[in-house]
Amino acid sequence: QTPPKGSPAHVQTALQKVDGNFIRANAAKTPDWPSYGLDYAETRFSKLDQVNASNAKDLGLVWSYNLESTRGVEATPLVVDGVMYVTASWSVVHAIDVRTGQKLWTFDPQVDRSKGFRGCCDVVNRGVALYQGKVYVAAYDGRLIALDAATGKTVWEKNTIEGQKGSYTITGAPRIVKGRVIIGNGGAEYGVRGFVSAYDANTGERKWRWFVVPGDPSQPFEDASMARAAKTWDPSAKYWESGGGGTPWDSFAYDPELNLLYVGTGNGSPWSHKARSPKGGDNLYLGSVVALNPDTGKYVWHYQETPGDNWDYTSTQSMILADVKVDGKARKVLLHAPKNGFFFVIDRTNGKFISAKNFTEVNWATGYDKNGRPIELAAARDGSKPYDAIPGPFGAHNWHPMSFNPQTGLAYLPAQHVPLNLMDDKDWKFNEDKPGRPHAALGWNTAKFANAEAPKSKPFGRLVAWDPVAQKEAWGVDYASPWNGGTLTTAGNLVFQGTADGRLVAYDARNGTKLWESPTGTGVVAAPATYLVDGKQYVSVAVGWGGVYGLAQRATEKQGPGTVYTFALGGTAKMPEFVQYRMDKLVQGVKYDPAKVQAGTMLYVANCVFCHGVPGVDRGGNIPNLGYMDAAYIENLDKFVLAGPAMSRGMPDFTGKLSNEDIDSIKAFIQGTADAIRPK
Ligand SMILES: O=C(O)c1cc(C(=O)O)c2c(n1)C(=O)C(=O)c1cc(C(=O)O)[nH]c1-2
Ligand SMILES: [Ca+2]
Repeated sequence: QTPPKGSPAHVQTALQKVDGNFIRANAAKTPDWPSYGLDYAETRFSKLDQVNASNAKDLGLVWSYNLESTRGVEATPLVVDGVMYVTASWSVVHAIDVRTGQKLWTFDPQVDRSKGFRGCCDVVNRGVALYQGKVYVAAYDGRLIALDAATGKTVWEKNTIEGQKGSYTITGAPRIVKGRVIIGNGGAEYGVRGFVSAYDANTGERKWRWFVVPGDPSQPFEDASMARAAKTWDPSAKYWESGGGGTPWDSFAYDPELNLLYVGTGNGSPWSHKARSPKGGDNLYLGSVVALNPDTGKYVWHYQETPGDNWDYTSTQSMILADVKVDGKARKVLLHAPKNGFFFVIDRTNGKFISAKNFTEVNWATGYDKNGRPIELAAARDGSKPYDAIPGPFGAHNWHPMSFNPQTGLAYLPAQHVPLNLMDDKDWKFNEDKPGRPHAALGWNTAKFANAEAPKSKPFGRLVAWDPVAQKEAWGVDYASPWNGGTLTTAGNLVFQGTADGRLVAYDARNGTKLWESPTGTGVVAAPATYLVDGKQYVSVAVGWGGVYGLAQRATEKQGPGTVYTFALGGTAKMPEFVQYRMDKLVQGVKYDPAKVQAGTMLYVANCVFCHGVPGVDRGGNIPNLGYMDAAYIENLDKFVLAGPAMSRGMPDFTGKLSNEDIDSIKAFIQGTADAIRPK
């Protein structure tokens, strides 16, 4: 007797099978999508071809599912035998029956909503991992939680940041390698020491932890890799007090034959190299790809893409393991397009540099020498004057997943241009909250000023189809907005990508011809997934505008809720009604003292700007712009800022941080800016 599909007994049987062998076997034909990047190589290349370049035009909606969230949705849905697991903002897990589009269960880890500010970049989550009947979610507040796949009930829970000091979070999807749950933490904008940990999937027991940067050199180093790294840091500024950074907050890949786990590491903490390590140095292992032994967590090799990071150039972007021919020789390589704007091909057996070429405009280096060191432009590191960092901290490519299609030999990545003007803050002191310092009141420690001068160029996005062997673009598609979704590519010669302007598009993987598109209501940042259920191919994407760029900016006039859309050939379901974005007129009539505008500007930078944007200039993302609010809100700003009603939606409590006089100054800045830009 087989249990009915979607029943707890069916889910239990279907999910019990998922383990390392299952993930490896699935890679041959990819009927299911059992791991974040589809397979251990993180290719996001599906071998399914029922949906292909000749029939993609017949795709239609099968169902949509309301994730009941209003913030960013970054998850790739995992699907095994018609059971989907996907996460929404605040790390809420949804189990959905693909056959009906109905909810099986949800799990809310109850992250304290008033602590949203403890992560830099929206209260997002990139998805779950599956193993032997369990679902693993890493919650925003640092807890790693194992759930029963059939019921959503907690099996075990571990606090991954227990005993560590600083503002740590988790946004990434766990991966399961050899029965261990691998997870990294974020927090390098605040001042933390990055690390990656492995937990026994069955018991939750911690098996190993590898730190990305060294700790206090007067204490014993954890291992030889830390002793070696410490030689590349200048201890005079006590980097261990502000943590040093390097947080591996997103990407991993695993090569079972080589028995290597690849980790993409993050930026320096603080961002300014001079503040962190005044005499210079490469500051290992920031901005690197590091190979670890997955059994022990021991360092094997590294390749550093951004030595002495000075621009928030993380190397946490998706890494893809591919086998390609370079100069006629078959090579096992790792493909990587980190924030710094260069596309890297490295030998994944030993970490040796093969080649790098910029995939978009960059102004910090002209290229890489044959040893794999960047040839830098001095102005980029100078820091004494306002300087447009290109790429800026938003990255030439951020976490939005890349895919690689071995049939076309092309990698597909959402590239972008988002300039930010940076200058060193020479007086920076760790955790000193001073007006004018970017988000200093919320715990940020960048030792940089942002946009002291307005950037000279405008942001844009571009889907880039990159030939990693020739190191050049094969084709590309321009978008008016940056922050477009991750990609999926298939044996049907397709590339699927969601866009910031609210569409899911299918392109011909060979030449970029647009074959099909569907509206998605709001902007898409996550990557789609494809899979078979009862022999039929589906394409699903989780939609919810957000992530760091999406907090204060947007490219649609439509708004949430977070929604999963599932498409198939011949689908005829109706799209849900899209909600008009709510934005009032430019604020008018709030009484203020013009003498307070300057003080208000500095307070706004230290408390408000990265979430709410510049009043009246930006237009709001998943958080409203204060220049486009009804005057009553701004007049009563204290009621919102001091333990206000929006705390249940992620607004911090500024009690004790902002006085009533400070709030008056912020009001003056908001109304003053609105008045200054109002068309005469
Ligand atoms: O340094 C870090 O620890 C850290 C963490 C995260 C994160 O966990 O989301 C981001 C970043 N940095 C970051 O630099 C960044 O651009 C970024 C974008 C996003 C996002 O989800 O949209 N997260 C993060
Ligand atoms: Ca960062």
